[in-house]
Amino acid sequence: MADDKVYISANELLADSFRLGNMVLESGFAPTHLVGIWRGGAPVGIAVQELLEYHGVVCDHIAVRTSSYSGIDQQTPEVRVFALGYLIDTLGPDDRLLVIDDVFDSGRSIEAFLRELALRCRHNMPRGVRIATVYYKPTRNRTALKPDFFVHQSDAWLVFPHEVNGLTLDEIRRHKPEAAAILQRAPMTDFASAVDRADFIAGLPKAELHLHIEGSLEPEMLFALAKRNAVAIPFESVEAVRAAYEFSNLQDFLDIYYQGMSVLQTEQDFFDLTAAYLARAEADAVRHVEIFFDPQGHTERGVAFAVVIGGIARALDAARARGVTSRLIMCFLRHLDEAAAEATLDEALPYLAVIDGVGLDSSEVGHPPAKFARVFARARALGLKLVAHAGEEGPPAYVHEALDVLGVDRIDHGNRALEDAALVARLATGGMCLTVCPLSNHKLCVVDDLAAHPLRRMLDAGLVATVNSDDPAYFGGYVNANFVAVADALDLRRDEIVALARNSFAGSFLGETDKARHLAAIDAYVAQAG
Ligand SMILES: Nc1ncnc2[nH]cnc12
Ligand SMILES: [Zn+2]
Repeated sequence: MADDKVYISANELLADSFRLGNMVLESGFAPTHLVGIWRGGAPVGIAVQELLEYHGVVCDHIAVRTSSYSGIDQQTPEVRVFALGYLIDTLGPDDRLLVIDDVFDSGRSIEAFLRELALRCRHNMPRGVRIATVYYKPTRNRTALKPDFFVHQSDAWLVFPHEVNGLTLDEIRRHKPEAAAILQRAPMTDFASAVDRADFIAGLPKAELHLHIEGSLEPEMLFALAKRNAVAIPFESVEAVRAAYEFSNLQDFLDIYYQGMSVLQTEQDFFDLTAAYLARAEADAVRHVEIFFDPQGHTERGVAFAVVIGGIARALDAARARGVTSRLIMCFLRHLDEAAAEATLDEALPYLAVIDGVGLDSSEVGHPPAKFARVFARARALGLKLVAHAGEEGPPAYVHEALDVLGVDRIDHGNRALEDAALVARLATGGMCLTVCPLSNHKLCVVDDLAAHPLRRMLDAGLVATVNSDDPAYFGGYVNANFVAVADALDLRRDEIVALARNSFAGSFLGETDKARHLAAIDAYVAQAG
C-alpha cells in the first residue's frame, strides 16, 4: 500500500550519512579503504568519506556493484559482484575496510561482496572489516552478518531520494513535488536528439500568421537599398547594424525598426523585400502566410500607399503561382491617433481586393485597443478580418478590450493573458488563436529566458497557440528557428510541435477546404516521418 512507504528526502539522507560518519569516527575505526555498494551506498559513502576526511581520516574509496539473479534452483537469488579489480590490486591484510550501503535489508549484497572479495584477495583480505548503513532492517536479515554502524532501524518500505521508478505519478506528485515538476515531461521522448527534432520541424508544413514584412528587412538588404536609393543610414557595416540589435523592450526595437524603413522607397523595394521573405519562408516549409504591413510608416515619409501595396501584392502573386498562399493585413500604428488610422483605412479602400484584414501594432502600453474602436468597427463593416497585438507588453485588460471592444478574430502575442485565469478560460473556450513569437519575446525581454516562455502553459491550457517570427531580421530567426528554439527550451514533444503546426492552419483566414488540405498534409508528413 502506497501509505506504508517512507519517503526519505535528500537532506535527511545527507544528514544521516554524516551521522553515520560520526559513529565510525567515534568508534575509533579508521578505514584505509571505503567501499560504497552501488547504487544506494554511493551517496552515503561519499558523505561518510567527506566527513572522515574533514576530521583527518583520509582513506581510499570506490564503489562496487552487486546484482541479484535467479540461480539454477530458481528459489534463492544469487548475487553477482562486479568491479572488484581495484580493491584486489590495492588491499593488504593490514588494511581496514569500511563497507557502506544505504540500507541493510537481506544482507545478501554485502555478504556476496565480502565472500567474493575474500576469495579473490586470499591472504591480502583485510582483517579489519566493518559494515555501516543508514537503515537496518533486522527482520529481513538472511545472513549471519549485521551492520557495525547504523542510524535507523526500520521495517518500512523505504523510498530513497533518487527513486522514481516503481512509483505512480500520483506518489511522485505528492511526495516528490520537485521531481514531479521536472519529470512531467520525459526529455526527448519521441526524438532521438535535438537534431532529429529540428529536422522534423524543418519539413513540417506550417503557416506563419504573425510577420511584419518591414521586420524581414535583413541588414544586407538595408545596405543594398540604402545605396540604391541614396538614403543615408547611421551604420558603417552590416555587422554594425546587427550589433545595434540589442533591445531591452518593445520601444527600443520600434525606434530602430522605423528608422530601417527609410530605405524602402520604390515599388521594386517592397517587391524585393516581400519576395525575399517569401523565399525564406518557403525554405521553412511555410505553405501559407498572413503578412502585416505598416502603411503609416511609409506614407508619413512621403511614400505613396500605392507604391507600398503594389510591391507587396506583386510578390505575393508570384509566390501564389509557386503554391504559397497568403493574406495581407494592414496594421494601424497605435502610437498615432485614431484619425490617422481612419485616414489610412480611407486610403486603403481602392485596394480592398488585396487587403484581407486590419491589425494594430507599435507601442502597446498607453495605447489600449479601445482607442481604435470606431476604425475597427468600420473595417469589420467592410468585411475585413480583425486582429490586434495585445498582451505583448500590455496587461490582460488589453486582451479583454481587443475581444470585447474591437471584436478581433485573433490575438497577436497574448502572453500576458496567462495572468488572468478567467481570460485564459475564455480564450480556450472560444478557440481564439494566439500568434506567439518566441524569439521576439526573448529579444524584447517579454520573457527573460526562453525556458520560461509561456507557450507550454498555453498549450496545456488548451489555447490555440501558434509559432511565428514577428520581425525575423531583428530577432534572430525565421519561423523554423522560432520552433526549434522554443522546442529546445521547453523540450516540446512531437505531438505538441504538430499541434502548433495544425493550429497555424486552423487559426488562419483560409477557407475550410484549404485548411483541411493543409491539415491532411501535416498528417501525411507525420505518418511518413514515422
Ligand atoms: N512585436 C511588435 N509589437 C508591436 N508592434 C510591432 N511592429 C513590429 N513588430 C512589432
Ligand atoms: Zn508583431
